[in-house]
Amino acid sequence: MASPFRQGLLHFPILNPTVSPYHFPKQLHAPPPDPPLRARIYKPLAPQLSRKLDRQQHEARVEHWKWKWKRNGLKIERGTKLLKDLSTWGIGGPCDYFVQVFNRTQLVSAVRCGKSSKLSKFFLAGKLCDVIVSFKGCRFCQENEIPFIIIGNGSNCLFDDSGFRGCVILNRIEFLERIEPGIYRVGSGFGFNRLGLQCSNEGFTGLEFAGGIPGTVGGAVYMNAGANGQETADVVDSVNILTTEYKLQRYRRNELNFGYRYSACQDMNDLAAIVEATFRLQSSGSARTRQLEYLERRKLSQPIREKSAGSVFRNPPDDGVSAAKLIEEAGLKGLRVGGAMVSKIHANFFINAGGSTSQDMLDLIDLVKGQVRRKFDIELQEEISYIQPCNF
Ligand SMILES: NC(=O)C1=CN([C@@H]2O[C@H](COP(=O)(O)OP(=O)(O)OC[C@H]3O[C@@H](n4cnc5c(N)ncnc54)[C@H](OP(=O)(O)O)[C@@H]3O)[C@@H](O)[C@H]2O)C=CC1
Ligand SMILES: C=C(O[C@H]1[C@H](O)[C@@H](CO)O[C@H](OP(=O)(O)OP(=O)(O)OC[C@H]2O[C@@H](n3ccc(=O)[nH]c3=O)[C@H](O)[C@@H]2O)[C@@H]1NC(C)=O)C(=O)O
Repeated sequence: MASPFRQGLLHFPILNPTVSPYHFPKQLHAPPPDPPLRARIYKPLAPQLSRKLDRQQHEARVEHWKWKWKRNGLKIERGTKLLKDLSTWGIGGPCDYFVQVFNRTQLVSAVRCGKSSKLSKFFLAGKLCDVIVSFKGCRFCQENEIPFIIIGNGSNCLFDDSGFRGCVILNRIEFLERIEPGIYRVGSGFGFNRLGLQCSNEGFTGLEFAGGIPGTVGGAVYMNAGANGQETADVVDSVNILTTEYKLQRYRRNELNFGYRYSACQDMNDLAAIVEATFRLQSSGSARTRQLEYLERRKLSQPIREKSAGSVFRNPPDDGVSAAKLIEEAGLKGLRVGGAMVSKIHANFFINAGGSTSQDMLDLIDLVKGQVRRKFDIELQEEISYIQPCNF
């Protein structure tokens, strides 16, 4: 069964053969009304915790978390972080909780369901409260049943204007270690662009295409990012993931079942986050030159100065047909819904041309799919992920 803790993110059901891959489910357009705040946050964990908390207790508990999180070097932002600031599309309302993690320990703290915890009575703000105390670290998402998502650079996400009723964990695990010449162990929050530039500069081939890609290493592994005939899977040696049971597991490349924009991570029910990846590259004298050519081509063919999320649709499986070509031939370049527009430079890039709402973008995606379907009888499949505001 899928973990309840990663329920906030709705992936387009491309890989599930039992669901039609070709439609945005209707409810995406009309998200369910938010449940009351307390119900959201204090979904009872166990009978002992199920008594209702009044506003004062609620605030006291939040204060308690803040204290713990400060001690662990983490800072929770509550209700203030706007997702539009975390997304390259510049779209999205506030999330209930926001936290940045800079290392593995902090990541574990953010998602863990502390086994070292015990139930205690605590006096907070003059009131007796039930709290779970963990002395080895603080815990947030799981013990409080708050759904969470992990994001890297938000370059492949469409957030909703009403935000996200859970915790957004921003991955800033950014280390890079050179194990041997051509072998790099990299934190999943490390910039994919930066990694690509570094490897090519150091004379190794395989990640030239990563130059100019705005995502993180975690996002690139998760999606098996690719361009110019290269893809992430070609150079991945192994990947370490954190499970929802907060165990670290190592997967070798052949266990990750990579495909076009696919890795087995997308179907792991117990995946909490990709923590780090090891890449194995071959030496090459021409890597940097090739990369500069790719970067130049990208500058000319993509709207790199606009707010976009890269390609909105995957290329159809038939060789030689590209989503961009189909959209252009359907005469849809420049098509606009509110502030969302099909780029005039690259038809598979939809840009926030100013004040686009998430609904504008969803409507534009729907419209383009419909037109391409009518004209070519081809169903385009989304590459981007839409994050549902609330799923419980
Ligand atoms: N070729 C190009 O020009 C472009 C390519 N891209 C690609 O899109 C991807 C986006 O990367 P990025 O901006 O960092 O991702 P995002 O922050 O946009 O996250 C997208 C989704 O990827 C998953 N994800 C990201 N990081 C992790 C992690 N550490 N562990 C587990 N899952 C993770 C999350 O899914 P969940 O919530 O299920 O965990 C998340 O919702 C990259 O592959 C990037 O290369 C993007 C734009 C342009
Ligand atoms: C941008 C992304 O990755 C990109 C990656 O940068 C490029 C370059 O290798 O190749 C893929 O795009 P793409 O298939 O659209 O590649 P392009 O070379 O730009 O275009 C393919 C074909 O479409 C035509 N084309 C392109 C743009 C356009 O507006 N109209 C058009 O007709 C081009 O002439 C070309 O014949 C990746 N997209 C996908 C979905 O696979 C991304 O993943 O977000």
